[in-house]
Amino acid sequence: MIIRKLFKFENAHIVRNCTSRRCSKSIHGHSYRVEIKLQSNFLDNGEMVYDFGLMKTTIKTLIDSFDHAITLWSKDNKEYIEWAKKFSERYIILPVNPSAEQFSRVFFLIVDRVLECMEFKNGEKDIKVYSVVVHETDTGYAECFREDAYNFENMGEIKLEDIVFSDIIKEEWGDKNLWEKLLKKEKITPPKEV
Ligand SMILES: Nc1nc2c(c(=O)[nH]1)N=C([C@H](O)[C@H](O)COP(=O)(O)OP(=O)(O)OP(=O)(O)O)CN2
Repeated sequence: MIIRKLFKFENAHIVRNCTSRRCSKSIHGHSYRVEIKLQSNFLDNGEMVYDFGLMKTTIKTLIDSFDHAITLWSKDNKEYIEWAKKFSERYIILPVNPSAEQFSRVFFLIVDRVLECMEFKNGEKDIKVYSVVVHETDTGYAECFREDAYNFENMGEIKLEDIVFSDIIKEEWGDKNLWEKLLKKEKITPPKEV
């Protein structure tokens, strides 16, 4: 069975080297909608794959980090990156160009790591990320499956270690060290109730 939870954020970017001129040469923003789809063949004690409320803890915190932020590609023009960091306290640096496709891969890998680290306290079993859909506009989206997320050869390697959240973003998290803990694959204990 697949369950799906929708998250929303507002974000600015430039996607270099694409054919759409407005997209590749001007900073612009989108009201992103991100669908996280989880899959399991089992149900927990509440007869759910995974409580939507639990998806609003760590997963939501990380996706919401992109809200009212600018997303930068680490290989973009250095002057532009420094300028954006200077004038926007909320920024994220990605090792890939911030297209809808790469956003969907980034979120797949992030949620995959969160589930790897998460403790399951209510009988949840064998929960996997099925896909991540990133809607950039009302008319265009990208959907990433596991084989896309880990298709480092053809789509570019995304190491979580290479994703940078600005200090101000991290300060908003309940646990400022959340990202470092995920990188070290430390266990995350969910709240007893949400
Ligand atoms: N495959 C992709 N194509 C484009 C992406 C992308 O991430 N993946 N991104 C862009 C731009 O960011 C652009 O802002 C969105 O382009 P577009 O869909 O053309 O946006 P519109 O709002 O103009 O769409 P309408 O359907 O005309 O309203 C470009 N392409």
